Order: sequence, then structure tokens, then C-alpha cells
Amino acid sequence: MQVLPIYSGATTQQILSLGKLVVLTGPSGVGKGTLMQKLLERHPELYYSVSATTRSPRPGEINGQNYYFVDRSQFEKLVAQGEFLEWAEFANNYYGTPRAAVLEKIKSGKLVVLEIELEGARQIRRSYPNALSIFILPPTFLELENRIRGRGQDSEEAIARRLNRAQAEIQAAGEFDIQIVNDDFETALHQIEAILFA
Ligand SMILES: Nc1ncnc2c1ncn2[C@@H]1O[C@H](COP(=O)(O)OP(=O)(O)OP(=O)(O)O)[C@@H](O)[C@H]1O
Ligand SMILES: Nc1nc2c(ncn2[C@@H]2O[C@H](COP(=O)(O)O)[C@@H](O)[C@H]2O)c(=O)[nH]1
Repeated sequence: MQVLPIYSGATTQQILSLGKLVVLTGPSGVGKGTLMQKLLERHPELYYSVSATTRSPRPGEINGQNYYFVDRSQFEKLVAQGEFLEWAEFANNYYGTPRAAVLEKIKSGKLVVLEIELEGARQIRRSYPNALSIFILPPTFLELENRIRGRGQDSEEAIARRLNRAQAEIQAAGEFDIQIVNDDFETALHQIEAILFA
């Protein structure tokens, strides 16, 4: 792709300050992915950043569509090369946002949405204060547990790790620009749409 002269030599910080970057975060199982999927269906003009992860694919997940599935040494090499806008270890696996794709989309004027966990969201907030951050909360902790279990995708050990971490993640909700409770799905979706397209 051709790089516009205005951007040649621009830093990540400068490029991100020109466009709109939105971070959707919240504990595992709260419904971030489901909300994101619906947002993309309804607003195909949004750009969803596909992350890299060392987690194994779940049934039905497609490499390059849900995630770029890589092994730990590949991931660590990408970190060393500065290929990630942010990255974190979550529930024994690495997750990271590929920098180049996000910057390209921002340059082309797209609204870019990252769906990431707490530590990565904090990194984005620190490094790119212009980004808009939305924290999704569950109506109750019990409902969060029911959703993770109901999804039927994680081992008992992985569920325990995710729930354990969720307690601390929920405490951090106030660090972010906006908090939305995903109780009734349609209501939460409309609240996000109202923020993104205000
Ligand atoms: N408002 C809602 N009411 C009831 N169930 C919901 C609601 N929103 C999402 N769910 C369900 O909760 C489960 C977890 O949702 P989802 O996988 O989107 O969570 P997540 O936050 O993306 O999790 P992770 O961070 O682990 O990827 C799914 O089965 C989804 O259908
Ligand atoms: N910091 C980052 N977190 C990410 C990224 N991509 C996804 N995630 C988050 O990881 C957890 C677990 O995801 P799962 O698919 O294994 O259930 C979840 O909170 C995702 O939002 C990323 O690039 N960076």
C-alpha cells in the first residue's frame, strides 16, 4: 500500500492522534466478543484488529480471522521486533495487537476497535491517551461465571484462571472512559453504538 507523504516519518503516537482508536475491554466472558461481532455485522465500516495469540484455536476458530495463532517463540520474536501496539500475558497465553495493520487502517480514516484484556487496555491508555476506552461489566459475578461456563469452550482450569482474574479486572473498571453493563444484550449494543457514532 502507498504511504501518504503526510505520514512518512510519523510516529505511532502521531498517527493515532489523527484517527479514532477505540478499546473494548472487560473480564473474560462478559460478552466483548459477541458485542464486537454484532457491531461488525451492523457497521462493516469499522475495522476490528485481529490479534496474535499463543492460545490454541477453539473449535471453529480460523487463523487470520479470529486470531493469528503463533507459538511462544514466534510471539516473543514479534515482541522483540516491536511488532505489537500492545501485548500481555493472559491465563497462561500471550495476546498482542499487530501494530502495522492498526496504523494502516487509522491512516485510511477507519474507526479501529481493539477487543483486549485489562493489561493491554492499560498500555493503550498510557501510550495513546487519545484512544477512547470502554469497559464492559457483567450484571453480577455469578452471571459472568454462567456465561463463561455456558460458552463451553474452556477447560475447568482455564475457567478458574479467568474467573480469578476477573475479580481484579472488574475493580479496574473506573480507570476507563466509559463503563457499560452488558445485562440486556441489545441495550448494551445500543449504548456502544451511541458512543461510537455520536
Ligand atoms: N447480554 C448477554 N446476556 C446473556 N449472555 C450473553 C450476553 N452477552 C454475551 N453473552 C454470552 O456470554 C458468553 C461469553 O461471551 P463472549 O465470548 O462474547 O465473551 P468475551 O468477553 O469475549 O470473553 P473472552 O474475553 O474470554 O473472549 C457467550 O456465550 C455469549 O453468547
Ligand atoms: N492485551 C490483549 N488482549 C487480547 C488481545 N486479543 C484478545 N485479547 C483478550 O484476551 C482475553 C482472552 O481471549 P480468548 O479469546 O482466549 O477468550 C480476552 O479478554 C480478549 O479480549 C490482544 O491483542 N491484546
